[in-house]
Amino acid sequence: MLEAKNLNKSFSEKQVINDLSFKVEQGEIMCLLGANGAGKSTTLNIFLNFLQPDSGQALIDGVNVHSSSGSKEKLVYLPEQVNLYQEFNAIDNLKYLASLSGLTVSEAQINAALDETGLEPGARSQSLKNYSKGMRQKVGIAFAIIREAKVLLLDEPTSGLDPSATLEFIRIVEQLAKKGAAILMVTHDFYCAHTLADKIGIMDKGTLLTLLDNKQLPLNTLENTYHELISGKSAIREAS
Ligand SMILES: Nc1ncnc2c1ncn2[C@@H]1O[C@H](COP(=O)(O)OP(=O)(O)OP(=O)(O)O)[C@@H](O)[C@H]1O
Repeated sequence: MLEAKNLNKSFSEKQVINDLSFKVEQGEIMCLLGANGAGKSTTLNIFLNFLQPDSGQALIDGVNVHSSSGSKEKLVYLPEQVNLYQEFNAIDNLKYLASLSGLTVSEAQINAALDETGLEPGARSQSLKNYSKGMRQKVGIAFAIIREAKVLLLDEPTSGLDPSATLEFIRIVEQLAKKGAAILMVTHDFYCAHTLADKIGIMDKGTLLTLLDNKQLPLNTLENTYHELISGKSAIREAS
């Protein structure tokens, strides 16, 4: 389980995270929406231990990631651009990544993980320099599968993906949640958030303005709520 407990963070006097609290249970998907500069990536960076909060706690399974007993084991981060070794193929990249995590995996295990992502078998032996963004993401997701990620942090994973690749990505992430991962995704993509999330947080200027239960929420209500909260205006225009 992933939990932010009263997190605060400032950069030279400017408060960019303001008393942020939320929980993501195992098997649950939470999306964070918010304008540029709202503090979404900073939140992920605190969980990744790239940044230290000024106060509050970032907990994984109840353990503060910034404490001496904090561990990033079972946590997988998928950045917007999955940067792997361009000259290696998918299988060699995954073997190498697994070895960095102290795992020895067979080619059969790697292929099984890549099967789950739907990466074409013919592409797996090609170097990543020929891959599209969607294909690279499949390799990143395959790593989460190999690592048996309990917590997955995703930073704008669908930006630049075409609609079919977005839908494919959504289906793969759903499978990871069904296997019990707690998933926190930062996105600007209403469609993706609405299709995927159990709950959606809307952030502005470091503050979580609302946490919506997405299960019964129509997409236009989500869009209107977002625009009303962020800019004070409804997204739906009056017919002229
Ligand atoms: N290392 C840093 N030093 C100083 N300011 C920073 C640093 N990292 C982030 N900020 C500032 O913190 C605020 C929040 O940034 P953050 O990247 O978390 O926003 P975001 O919601 O992820 O935005 P975007 O949607 O554009 O990615 C911004 O004002 C940003 O300029």
